Amino acid sequence: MEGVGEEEMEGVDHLAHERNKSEFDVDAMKIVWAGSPHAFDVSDRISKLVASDPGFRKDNRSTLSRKELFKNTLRKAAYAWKTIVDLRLSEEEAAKLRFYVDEPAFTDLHWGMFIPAIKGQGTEEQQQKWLPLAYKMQIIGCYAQTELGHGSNVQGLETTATFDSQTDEFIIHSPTLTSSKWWPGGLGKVATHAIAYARLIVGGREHGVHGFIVQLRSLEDHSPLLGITVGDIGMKFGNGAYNTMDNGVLQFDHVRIPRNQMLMRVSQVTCEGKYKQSDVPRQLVYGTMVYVRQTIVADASCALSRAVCIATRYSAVRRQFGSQNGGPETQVIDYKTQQSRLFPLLASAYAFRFIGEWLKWLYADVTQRLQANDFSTLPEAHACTAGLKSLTTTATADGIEECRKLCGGHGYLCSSGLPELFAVYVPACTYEGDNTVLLLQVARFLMKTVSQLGSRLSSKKPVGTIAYMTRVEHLMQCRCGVQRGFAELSADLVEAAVAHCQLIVVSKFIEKLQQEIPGKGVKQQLEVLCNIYALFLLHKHQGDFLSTGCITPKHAALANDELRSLYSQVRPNAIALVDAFNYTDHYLGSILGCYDGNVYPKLYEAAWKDPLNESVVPDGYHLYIRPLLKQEIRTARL
Ligand SMILES: CCCCCCCCCCCCCCCC(=O)SCCNC(=O)CCNC(=O)[C@H](O)C(C)(C)COP(=O)(O)OP(=O)(O)OC[C@H]1O[C@@H](n2cnc3c(N)ncnc32)[C@H](O)[C@@H]1OP(=O)(O)O
Ligand SMILES: Cc1cc2nc3c(=O)[nH]c(=O)nc-3n(C[C@H](O)[C@H](O)[C@H](O)COP(=O)(O)OP(=O)(O)OC[C@H]3O[C@@H](n4cnc5c(N)ncnc54)[C@H](O)[C@@H]3O)c2cc1C
Repeated sequence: MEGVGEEEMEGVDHLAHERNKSEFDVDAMKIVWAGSPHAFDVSDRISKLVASDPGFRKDNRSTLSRKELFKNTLRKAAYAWKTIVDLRLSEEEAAKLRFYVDEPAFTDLHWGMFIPAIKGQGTEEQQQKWLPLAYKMQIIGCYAQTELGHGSNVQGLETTATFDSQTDEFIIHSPTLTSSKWWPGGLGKVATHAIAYARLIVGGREHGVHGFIVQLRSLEDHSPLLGITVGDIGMKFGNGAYNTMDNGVLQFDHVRIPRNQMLMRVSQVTCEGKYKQSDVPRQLVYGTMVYVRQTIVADASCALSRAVCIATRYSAVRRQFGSQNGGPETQVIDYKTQQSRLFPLLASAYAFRFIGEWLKWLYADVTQRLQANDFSTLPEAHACTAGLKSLTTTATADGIEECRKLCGGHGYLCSSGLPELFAVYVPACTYEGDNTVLLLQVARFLMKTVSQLGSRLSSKKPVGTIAYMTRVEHLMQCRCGVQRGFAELSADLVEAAVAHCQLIVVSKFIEKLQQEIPGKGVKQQLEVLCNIYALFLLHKHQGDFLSTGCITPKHAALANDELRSLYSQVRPNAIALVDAFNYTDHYLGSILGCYDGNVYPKLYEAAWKDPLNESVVPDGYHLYIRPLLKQEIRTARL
């Protein structure tokens, strides 16, 4: 193209000068981010496999209609499965491949909820029957719990499962319009089976909500079975986004299933019609939700790091104002306001990565204990998964939107990747538990803990978190001290719950730094990010910290000074810190975040690909615009 300056040539790394400033071993940081050398190898290999295969292209999504978009998603899911089978990928590699395909689809719920529900709540016999079918995708499952009238309140679900001892069957029925299953992903057009949650009725007595395996569609021609009415619930937020997923509506009209299709690990119904609750907490029926909540925390670090990678690279490319004697304008990443908005999000991405690792360990530990009928850590596991899911998804959704704003006007283009990332991510604040409802669970756990342990919530925290711990105790004491009910104080208690979760994130980041972390300068960089995360929150909530008396206004001012100094330490390493996420341009799906920083030519080229530019004179000109211009106003044909 004429007049293309050196700075706009393809194949040149326009961020090389930034990468040369790095003060640490980026390859070593890539392994810290991935979790291990093995995890890095799998991630690196599979992300490049997906990026190099035209079958997984995603740059055309915003131009497809809902039906074309959905059919394309089915094609990709089938293509992904064929790739997995042909290449004999392991379960770990297959999960990574679905992750890097980066398209919400029925497979998320098949692998992410339907299979874990059978593993967690099915008997050995039920697992042996259903898991092989599910692993081979000879059946496709969904998790049908939420109804039109109830989502948060699981005990309020209305679908019924009535035992018929004459035929040794359950009759699954939707007694009201509001009992229609509503939202389950994959349900609308694809799933052949569901784990359906319903109120168990045996001999006229109700026994609460239980899970049942129900076939929805014929495995011959995919038509809904007798008594099953099923469909999609319609367009959702954003254009492409989550509309690749067939969230569905489902009504049962007296559908009969064999007794052995009630998930019976937690409780059983005998053929004589006797209900037996094994001596495990009834909340184990919620186990799948706990499992998904801990994966959602890991997913938050992925989503936030994607947005931060885009905004950081673009902030280094973008120059605005500040030219001296005709020299280059200032990189916006050098403005202190840009740093004070962007670098806490960079620190949060790393913080959420490590808390996700810890939560995965906590979940594995509680699962192991459950095998031995040790329920001692179940309440803490529930509180942690619920609270951290709430904290990380709220911060990530807000962080993605902030990254869009950090990119100015171009952040609002679909080609920036940020609007789509936000639209796909933001329901995470709602699904798997509305974030406020989950924080109320944490508040309830804290109230019980305070009443059992007195004021000390826990002394098991690293020294650096004393201020954070004192803040939680103070917030709880202020609320527990007064004689008003939980409901009356719930808004305040939710704040204490957030403070408690922030304490956990800070303390686990500090604990991570106490581990052996190889690589030149890697630990130092993580220490800077940990301090940014902790001091940013202290600055943001300084009212809480000052009211506890554990810091003075002078401390608060010093903390703010230290933050500015920390931002200056991050600045030369910012590009390297986002390179450490090791995202391909395909996965990022963003011109602003492209690895080589060659943004303007790519933006310009992308614009002309929009269908609107297929003609220089727009469709509709002759009918609507020309008459205006020629003042020949006539009744436009509708
Ligand atoms: C890199 C990775 C990529 C992977 C990619 C990730 C992305 C992944 C994409 C997914 C794509 C969308 C997936 C969405 C899928 C849905 O959205 S599925 C539907 C989700 N629905 C929900 O989460 C509903 C939320 N509601 C609930 O969980 C329950 O109604 C509530 C709020 C816990 C209340 O339950 P309840 O039975 O009324 O119990 P409640 O009276 O509050 O409490 C009774 C006792 O049980 C305890 N308890 C309650 N729940 C539990 C529990 N779960 N465990 C233990 N104890 C519990 C309470 O603490 C309480 O204890 P005490 O105080 O009595 O000691
Ligand atoms: C994209 C997406 C995918 C989903 N996928 C699935 C799926 O695969 N399977 C499935 O079963 N479900 C699924 N869901 C449903 C999801 O789990 C529910 O929407 C979620 O649990 C929230 O429940 P709700 O919709 O009833 O919200 P509500 O509880 O009705 O929330 C509405 C408002 O009421 C407030 N509120 C509710 N109860 C209280 C209380 N006790 N105290 C204070 N405030 C309260 C909430 O905080 C919120 O502000 C999905 C939802 C979405 C958006």
